[in-house]
Amino acid sequence: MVRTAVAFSPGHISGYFRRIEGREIATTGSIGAGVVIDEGVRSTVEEAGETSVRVLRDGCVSTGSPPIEYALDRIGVCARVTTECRLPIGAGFGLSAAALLATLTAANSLFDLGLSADGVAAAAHEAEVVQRTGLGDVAASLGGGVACRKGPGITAEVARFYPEEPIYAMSLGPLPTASVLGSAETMASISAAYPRRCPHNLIDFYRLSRSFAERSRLIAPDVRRVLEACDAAGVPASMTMLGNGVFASGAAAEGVLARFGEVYKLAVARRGPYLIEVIP
Ligand SMILES: Nc1ncnc2c1ncn2[C@@H]1O[C@H](COP(=O)(O)OP(=O)(O)OP(=O)(O)O)[C@@H](O)[C@H]1O
Ligand SMILES: CC(C)(CO)[C@@H](O)C(=O)[O-]
Repeated sequence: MVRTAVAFSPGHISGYFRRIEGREIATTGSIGAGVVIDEGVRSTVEEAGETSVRVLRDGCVSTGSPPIEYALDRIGVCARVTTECRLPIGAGFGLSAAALLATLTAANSLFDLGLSADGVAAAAHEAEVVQRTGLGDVAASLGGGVACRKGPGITAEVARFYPEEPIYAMSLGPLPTASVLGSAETMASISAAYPRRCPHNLIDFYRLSRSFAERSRLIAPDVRRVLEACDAAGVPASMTMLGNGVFASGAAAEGVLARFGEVYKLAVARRGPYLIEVIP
């Protein structure tokens, strides 16, 4: 019987962010605010002679994950990894960070690496920055709530509050993170659009996120149509960063979003990554 460990990490919908370029990877990342969600990635890690990654979603299987392969190599282990998620990949749900945190949490236990929670987070953050799959998602997903990151990396202060209201989200397609982070022009409008403060409550979070989305010029025409329908119904809503999708709250949110595609009803997460089991 092959030893196996299973862990879970919540995902993260970024509402607004600004890239911070540090001298080192540990101090490179982003500031900004987003909501940590109860949906994320479950990762099953088994001992193996060489590393392989299977990604399961919606009954489909794909193979390979550059950030996970990079991270396992950096911590010096080989493993057979299977990740499972319900939300779409590349759509602004922070699933690369969740996949990294779940996989490294499981691998740390399976291989008795003795990494602290910060050690696991630092390895996940490094993979995100180097592979250009994220900037602030790891720091956010280390805990629950609506999370406002006051500095880059995993050791900076994060202010969190925990609304009870559900968050409704929908996706119209992917927006590969690397394509946005790699464009100097887009990153300049993102930087200028940054709202420069943390949200006071959930409504304020929507207000700041929406003003950022508008000013960053990231809103594609089909995303704009959904946001306009939300506005007409008085539903607070903004764009999932970075994905062609919308998140919204309030009584009418689910009905409005459902006119445009599949709606995911999410709860605000109460905690960050955790080990589910180790099978000896
Ligand atoms: N569930 C997953 N399991 C394994 N690897 C993943 C998973 N989700 C994302 N990745 C890896 O991260 C890469 C980049 O994903 P990307 O950053 O575009 O998506 P995301 O993290 O879902 O979205 P975003 O960062 O925009 O919120 C993917 O090509 C894949 O290699
Ligand atoms: C860059 C980003 C918007 C997408 O992954 C996120 O990591 C963030 O908020 O830094």
